[in-house]
Amino acid sequence: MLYPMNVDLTGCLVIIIGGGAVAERKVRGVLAAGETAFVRVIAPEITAQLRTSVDDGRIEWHSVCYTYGMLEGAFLVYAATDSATINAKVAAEAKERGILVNVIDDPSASSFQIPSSVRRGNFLLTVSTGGRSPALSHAVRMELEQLYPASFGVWLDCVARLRREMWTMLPTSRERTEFWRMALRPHILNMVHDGELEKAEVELRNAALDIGAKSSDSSD
Ligand SMILES: C[C@@]1(CC(=O)O)c2cc3[nH]c(cc4nc(cc5[nH]c(cc(n2)[C@H]1CCC(=O)O)[C@@](C)(CC(=O)O)[C@@H]5CCC(=O)O)C(CC(=O)O)=C4CCC(=O)O)c(CCC(=O)O)c3CC(=O)O
Ligand SMILES: NC(=O)C1=CN([C@@H]2O[C@H](COP(=O)(O)OP(=O)(O)OC[C@H]3O[C@@H](n4cnc5c(N)ncnc54)[C@H](O)[C@@H]3O)[C@@H](O)[C@H]2O)C=CC1
Repeated sequence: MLYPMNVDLTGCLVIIIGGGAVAERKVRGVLAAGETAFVRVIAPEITAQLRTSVDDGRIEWHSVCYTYGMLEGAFLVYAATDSATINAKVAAEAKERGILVNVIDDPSASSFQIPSSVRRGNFLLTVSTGGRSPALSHAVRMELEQLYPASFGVWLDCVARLRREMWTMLPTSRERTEFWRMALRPHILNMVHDGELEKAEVELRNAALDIGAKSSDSSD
């Protein structure tokens, strides 16, 4: 069983061995996390889209075949060639160096796997099958895209702002916990689904005032 973990790649060197269709998708995923990592692709040939990212200065490309020693300094490695033998060699070097490695043709040799994901701003939904059926992850991701519109990203920014305000408005941890458990109930989420963010925010603020008033009554 896999352990879920969301990683901040800021300043990290991510090395992708291979530059084909799958490598391109993995690079896209890394860049979607904010373009704060250093991405290095090592492969004799790369796709047109990867070449565009090289030309734009978003990634670095070493136009050579992989040889032992090229993983030095990496935080994450993708063994993403079309050769099982090369991928296994990359995995062996990564493991020897204690670097996390994703092997695109061998889940059992991977120390991490990439889930399907839906991003709505900082709101991130991920789906994994532990390598058993990537097609099922893809299908569920398509469903989630329909279920969670862009309004959830905007709503998250609003909730994060309110959360900061609640630190002063509701002074105890107990009050804040009670508030958030009550505040994000289905009828509020339904408003978010319908894009009625202002209405949802007004309801939350009123609920916070009620809880604040109740608490000051009981402490009088
Ligand atoms: C273990 C894992 C390794 C890893 O971390 O990469 C892995 C491994 C393999 N994938 C294979 C095939 C396919 N992969 C996809 C799609 C995706 N694959 C992704 C992740 C993962 N794939 C990891 C497990 C994640 C999980 O558990 O769900 C996704 C979720 C994320 C991403 O890559 O960005 C992305 C969906 C993005 C999206 O659309 O949401 C499709 C469907 C399609 O392309 O439409 C197919 C064809 C249908 C099928 O086979 O299911 C094969 C066999 C190749 C062959 O048959 O030769 C292997 C190797 C093996 O299984 O041995
Ligand atoms: N993990 C996943 O999500 C998926 C994995 N797969 C697996 O991916 C593999 C095919 O990947 P594709 O990207 O479609 O292949 P591809 O044929 O498009 O690209 C292969 C890449 O590997 C590079 N390469 C070959 N030898 C190399 C070496 N010695 N050093 C560095 N780079 C080298 C080539 O230059 C090319 O850029 C298959 O094994 C398939 O089973 C397929 C679909 C999804």
